[in-house]
Amino acid sequence: MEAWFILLITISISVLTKILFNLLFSTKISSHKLPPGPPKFPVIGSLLWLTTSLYDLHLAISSLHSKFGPILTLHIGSLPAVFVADRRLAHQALVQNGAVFADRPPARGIEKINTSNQRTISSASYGSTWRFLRRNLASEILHPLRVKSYSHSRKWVLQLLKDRLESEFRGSGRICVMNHLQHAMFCLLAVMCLGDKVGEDDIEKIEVAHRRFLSNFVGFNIFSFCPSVTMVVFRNIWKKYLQIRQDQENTLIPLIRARKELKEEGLSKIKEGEFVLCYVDSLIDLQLPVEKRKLEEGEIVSLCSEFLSGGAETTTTALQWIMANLVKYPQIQEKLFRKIKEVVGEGEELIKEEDLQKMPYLKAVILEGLRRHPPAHMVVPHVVTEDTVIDKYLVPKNGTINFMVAEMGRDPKVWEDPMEFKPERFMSCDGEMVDVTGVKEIKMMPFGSGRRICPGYSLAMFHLEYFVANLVWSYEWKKLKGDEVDLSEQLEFSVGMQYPLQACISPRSIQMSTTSSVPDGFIFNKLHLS
Ligand code: HEM
Repeated sequence: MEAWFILLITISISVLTKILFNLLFSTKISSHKLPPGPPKFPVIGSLLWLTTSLYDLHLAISSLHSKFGPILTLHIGSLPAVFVADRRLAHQALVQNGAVFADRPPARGIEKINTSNQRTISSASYGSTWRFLRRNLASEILHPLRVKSYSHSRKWVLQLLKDRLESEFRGSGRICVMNHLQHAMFCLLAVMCLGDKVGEDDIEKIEVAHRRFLSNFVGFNIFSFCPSVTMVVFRNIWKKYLQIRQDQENTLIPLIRARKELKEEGLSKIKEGEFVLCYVDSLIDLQLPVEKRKLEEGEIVSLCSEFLSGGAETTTTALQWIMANLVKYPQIQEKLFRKIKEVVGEGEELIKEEDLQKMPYLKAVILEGLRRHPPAHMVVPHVVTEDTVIDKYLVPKNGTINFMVAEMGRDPKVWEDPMEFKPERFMSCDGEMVDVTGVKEIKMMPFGSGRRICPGYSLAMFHLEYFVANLVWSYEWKKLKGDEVDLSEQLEFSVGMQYPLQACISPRSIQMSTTSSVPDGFIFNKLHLS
């Protein structure tokens, strides 16, 4: 037979197969319905959802899941929003069908300004700009060798934290733990972002502007709906937002320029080996691949703001939850201290960073904290790039889909006594199999999973291990007399403690120098070191 004839037959068969497949496939998809959900009331429904606080929205969706099952639809805005509470469906979508589920919704209202028109990693559409910005963060800043180069900053921040804890405790006999954790973590991320030449005064200014934005974050949600109308109706809130953004720019831009100058002129003045690259340095010379231009200052501000909130806020929230559980359950704290002591030499004031990986119980405590109290109860909304079917339901092209992180970590079918704080569950053979990235299977997903998984997850785990280990190594943590640690939740930027942790500390070795000003009724004991 002639070669051209065989070729023609082969092409015809493959074209026909493709047409038949498409026909079958599209019939299959169009015959599927949206996941079930409450009735649709277009405008009023959307407004009701958008004016509900985000935490109440989480609670409402959780209770709707018990009525409609693990996948449901809400009509918020013009397109349906699907919510998934089942870990297997999450794996099917995010890992097995990763590319289809990796897009983000178009930015609206304040999101447009906040993200410089979707030029931040978390907001960018799935495509070359996203890939480029994400790769820059991962390879320039989150790479293990770079993370190691910030070791002296971590030491500085740990000392700052200990000084502040001790000073408050001496003054009032109690510590509002969260304020200090927040400041310490913010300082550390600010140094990683803006360089180690940035002073504490500048950090405080950035922190004030940043915290004003975060504390109004939930209220600004209203501008996601019909921004052109809501911006006029709620113009005072809109003006407040613009002022906050302006303050952020006013504090960050001079520091970005200073870094630019240092790079252009001052590098030669710095002794070799003393220069530590920061996130801003990596952004200054970056050329956007599609637009073929450098980033504007406003875009760098947005990326810094994402880095500071993504990196500091969530980690601090997780840190507070873990410390709260260690105060509430002294036997777990005691066991953790004993396990640390098996690795760290007696009399060592600080735990060596390389020793952290020799402490499996520490890791179990951190994982249990993230399972039981994930700082994000849902991920950032994803958008589906084509009509897709999961669990026999249609997820339509351009519809948003979200995943119920907290419900998966507390699913009684997967976790025994899910509301208990039991780090031991991660020490069993089974527990060691838990992979926080969910590549093989999802059991918990505090950092999301698939292509949009949090790029900072190993940095976050490392920071949590570093601070928890050192705080427990330095002090015995106790609840206030007559007080109970209340684990109720509250949503701001992340889901934190409604009643922030208050505690007493007692040094485990001679680290608090003066004992004369110790509050009455509290014994400074040198614990466990004999
Ligand atoms: C305990 C700490 C942290 C938690 C619980 C956390 C959690 C998350 C979650 C749930 C997402 C959304 C994933 C999705 O949409 O599917 C996310 C995204 C992200 N996180 Fe984190 N995160 C933490 C720390 C960090 C740190 C330390 C950084 C950077 C320094 C960071 C940077 C980001 C960025 C840039 C994204 C957007 C990723 C993308 O859209 O491609 N996060 N994080």
